[in-house]
Amino acid sequence: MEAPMHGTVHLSDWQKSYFAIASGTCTPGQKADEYRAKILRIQYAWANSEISQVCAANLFKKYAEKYSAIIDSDNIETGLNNYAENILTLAKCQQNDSDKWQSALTTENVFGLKCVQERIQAGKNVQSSQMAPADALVLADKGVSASAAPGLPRPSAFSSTGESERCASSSKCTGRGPNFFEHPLSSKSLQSSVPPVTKTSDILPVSSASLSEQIHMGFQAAPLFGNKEMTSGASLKIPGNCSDGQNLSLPNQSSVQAWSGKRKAFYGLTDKGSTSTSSLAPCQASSTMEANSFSGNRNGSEESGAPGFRTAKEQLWVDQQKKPQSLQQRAPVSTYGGVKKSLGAGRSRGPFSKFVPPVPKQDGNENGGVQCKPHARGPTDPLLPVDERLKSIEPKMVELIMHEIMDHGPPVNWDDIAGVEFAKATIKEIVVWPMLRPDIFTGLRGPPKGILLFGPPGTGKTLIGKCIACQSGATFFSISASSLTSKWVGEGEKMVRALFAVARCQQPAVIFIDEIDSLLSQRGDGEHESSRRIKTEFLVQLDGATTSSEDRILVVGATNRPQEIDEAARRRLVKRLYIPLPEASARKQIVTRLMSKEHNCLSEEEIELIVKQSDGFSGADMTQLCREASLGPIRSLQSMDITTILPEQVRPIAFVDFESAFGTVRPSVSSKDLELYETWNQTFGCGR
Ligand SMILES: Nc1ncnc2c1ncn2[C@@H]1O[C@H](COP(=O)(O)OP(=O)(O)OP(=O)(O)O)[C@@H](O)[C@H]1O
Repeated sequence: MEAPMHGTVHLSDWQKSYFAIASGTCTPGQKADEYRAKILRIQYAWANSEISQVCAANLFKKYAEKYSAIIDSDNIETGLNNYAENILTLAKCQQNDSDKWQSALTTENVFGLKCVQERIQAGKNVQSSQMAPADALVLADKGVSASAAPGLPRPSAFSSTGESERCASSSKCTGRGPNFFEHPLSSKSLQSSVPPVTKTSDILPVSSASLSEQIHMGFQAAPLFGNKEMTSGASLKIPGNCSDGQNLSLPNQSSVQAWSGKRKAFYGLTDKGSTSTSSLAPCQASSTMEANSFSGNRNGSEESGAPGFRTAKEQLWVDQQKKPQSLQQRAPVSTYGGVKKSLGAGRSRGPFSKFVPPVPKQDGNENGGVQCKPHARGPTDPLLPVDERLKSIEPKMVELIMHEIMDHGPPVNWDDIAGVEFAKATIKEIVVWPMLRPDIFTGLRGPPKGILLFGPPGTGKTLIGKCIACQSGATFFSISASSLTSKWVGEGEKMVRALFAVARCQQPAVIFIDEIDSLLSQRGDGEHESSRRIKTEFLVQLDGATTSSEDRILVVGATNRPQEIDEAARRRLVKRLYIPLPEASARKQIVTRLMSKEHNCLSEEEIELIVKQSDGFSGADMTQLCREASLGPIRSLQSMDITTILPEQVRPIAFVDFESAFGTVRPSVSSKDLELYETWNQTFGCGR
């Protein structure tokens, strides 16, 4: 699309209005916050076509020069780098030295942060600002948000002299693209169901964490996922323009360049990066704004420590908790850290759960290096209002999908799945590699759009589905088909449509449908009308995903009753892989892995005995066996008062505990069922 020319606001105006932090009494921390706010503001203005790319680049340059001390600072309290390290590393799944992923984000962690506590305190003492009144005035005057300037009450981020009015009155704002507030996901739609929340919080992320996120969204180059790159230099690069000498980048050019490429693609910028022509199409510009608004919400929830204030997202979550029938079922955490299905297979997350950074990890490798993609890339973000694909979808459904069906749990590696080597190898080859390298896997090598995992319950089908998503850098949507028919009576059909629409916006995406047989069972006289409609919709969507070569959506169906899937559906799930009960080596792997995390005194021979004795157990049965055995040491403390026992008094798990566990844990799959799977595999399966 030919990009329009923008840039009616001159640099000098901007400088005057937004740039000077006049007071010398601002602390470096306040300046750092101010800096973040400015970056965001420029980004908005640019995205909203209020200023040109050239103007944005110039502003950045000036600003970076002015505050380079803060940008570069590693000062534990104030440096922008340090800030990023603290909040962002907490907020993501961090890869540690042992190559294991773990989410460091807990409410306690975040609230334990000094800077967060300061903000909470600042919220409490809005009157007694941490900032000198003069500075507060200066900042407020410039439209700096409360949280960007700690200690200030939260004003409209687009303050009285600031952008909100400018925006409201600006023909550009109202005239171009979809209205910011009219998007289904916009603050307005949320506000309709929540108590008034200032638009500030919904539109402009006022927290520093949000701002940090915004920075990444728009102008930063350092990956968010965890590492030194962030701390070694906050790099700012304006795509296009910066290539001709206005690169504000500080150290770490490589990461800058990596992201810069994406950024260019995002905005459709040419490599030449013409200084006179902004390639930012209006719709894309609006998208940026929307994306910003939303990520603001996300972060707002993580940092809204100020009493009485609740972001729209938090409020929505609270509302959801109140609904008896709704989304509040919380299921037990599985051994591998995943949360078992609640709404279908959805893993719920509350407002304080994992922060979703806007920039994907760039350099993932296949094992352990790739993180489940928890967010969108650029314009495919479903939060963007311009996306036509979401226009006909009810906002509440999109919200539901984002919260309940889109999986935000910890990543899964191939090593986490014991056994099923054939299935794993096949999936890597036909699905993961093509998703990672669509440029090589074209034509006949293109990935299938639908695969079916079938086999006894508890053999790791869900784990595999999630692993596919994680290892291919895709967004994982997990839903139980039966919930479509039972939970959302009358809505299932819409839900299917919404699910695919959101997935299309979150490509590459993996849609995992557990119990797919209940959705795609053979048509019969007794079939309920609504079930028929859901099924038809599903097949239509699946066909859509299949025929659109550009869509990178993989549907992974899982079932324990493959024989019930009708022919039409079976044909569409081209690769049908049998996920059998774990063999001895896999069972050993499960026991060894689980026991390695516990205090135990099992010898190698004893583990072999356990493996032998557990023939016919599924992966889930093995896990249950280990859980049961782990209670043995506690049970043997019968005579003691549980409330006063010291951890050291609990003896290690021993073989005897497994012996008694075998008394209560039995295999959950019958040999008759196994025969059925074997037969079906031989007839329709693609495995051995
Ligand atoms: N191959 C395996 N390796 C390691 N753990 C496994 C394996 N299979 C199952 N488990 C354990 O069992 C739990 C349940 O596995 P999962 O939900 O993936 O099974 P499933 O095949 O999808 O079951 P269902 O058909 O009942 O939905 C996992 O969280 C894990 O703890």
